[in-house]
Amino acid sequence: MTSGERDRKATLRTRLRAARRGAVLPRMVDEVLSAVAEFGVSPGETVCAYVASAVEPGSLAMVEALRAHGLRVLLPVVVGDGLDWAAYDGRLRAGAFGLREPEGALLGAEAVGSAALVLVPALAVDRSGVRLGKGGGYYDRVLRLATGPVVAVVRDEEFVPSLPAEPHDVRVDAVLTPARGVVRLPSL
Ligand SMILES: Nc1nc2c(c(=O)[nH]1)N(C=O)[C@@H](CNc1ccc(C(=O)N[C@@H](CCC(=O)O)C(=O)O)cc1)CN2
Ligand SMILES: Nc1ncnc2c1ncn2[C@@H]1O[C@H](COP(=O)(O)OP(=O)(O)OP(=O)(O)O)[C@@H](O)[C@H]1O
Repeated sequence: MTSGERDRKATLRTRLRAARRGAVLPRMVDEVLSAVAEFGVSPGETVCAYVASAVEPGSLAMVEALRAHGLRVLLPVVVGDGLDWAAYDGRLRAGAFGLREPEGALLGAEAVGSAALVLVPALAVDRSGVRLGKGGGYYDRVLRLATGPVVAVVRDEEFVPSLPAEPHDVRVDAVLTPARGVVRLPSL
């Protein structure tokens, strides 16, 4: 059964990646600030975010907006087959998978537990909170350590009724899209 789910995920990833090419990708600046307000996160608190690639919703401006709001922003750093975190201090360097990563000291995977809000990239999210990522399993492994709400950032078309799920998939608490803003999950 799991191999069937895995095949369906792979097919969906191909389709979702193709749809992103040539699409207008939202920068998500105002949207993340609305998520910060919605979850009652205050200046001085920590949030986890990500540096969007050229084919992901989000932007460096999104990360800067969080910092300008007075939040401590942790960004992911790929270390082996896991995710570590470093605080964003305005400096980025080239990292794994063509992504930009923060230059600061590594804080350990469990630093995700210090975040009052965890913003994660996704290719799609469904109404029950199942998140489809790029297939590396990086977030599935680290999100078990999160204590704050986990919010996946996608385009409106990528918030879908149903996705294949495997036992290790960690459900997200909400989805954030340009048109709908924060939608808490599960939702009907
Ligand atoms: N912006 C961003 N940062 C992130 C992730 C992400 O999805 N997006 N990650 C999520 O886990 C982690 C890194 N893991 C990743 C796993 C696979 C791919 C990937 O498949 N990327 C390209 C292929 C790049 C290549 O050829 O090497 C792709 O999307 O086709 C990217 C990141 C942590 N940081
Ligand atoms: N908690 C876990 N422990 C061990 N292996 C895991 C765990 N979670 C995921 N994996 C492995 O990672 C592989 C990819 O998982 P999955 O398809 O859910 O990735 P994804 O959520 O799309 O990717 P990402 O989290 O990087 O965005 C799985 O086939 C599984 O073997």
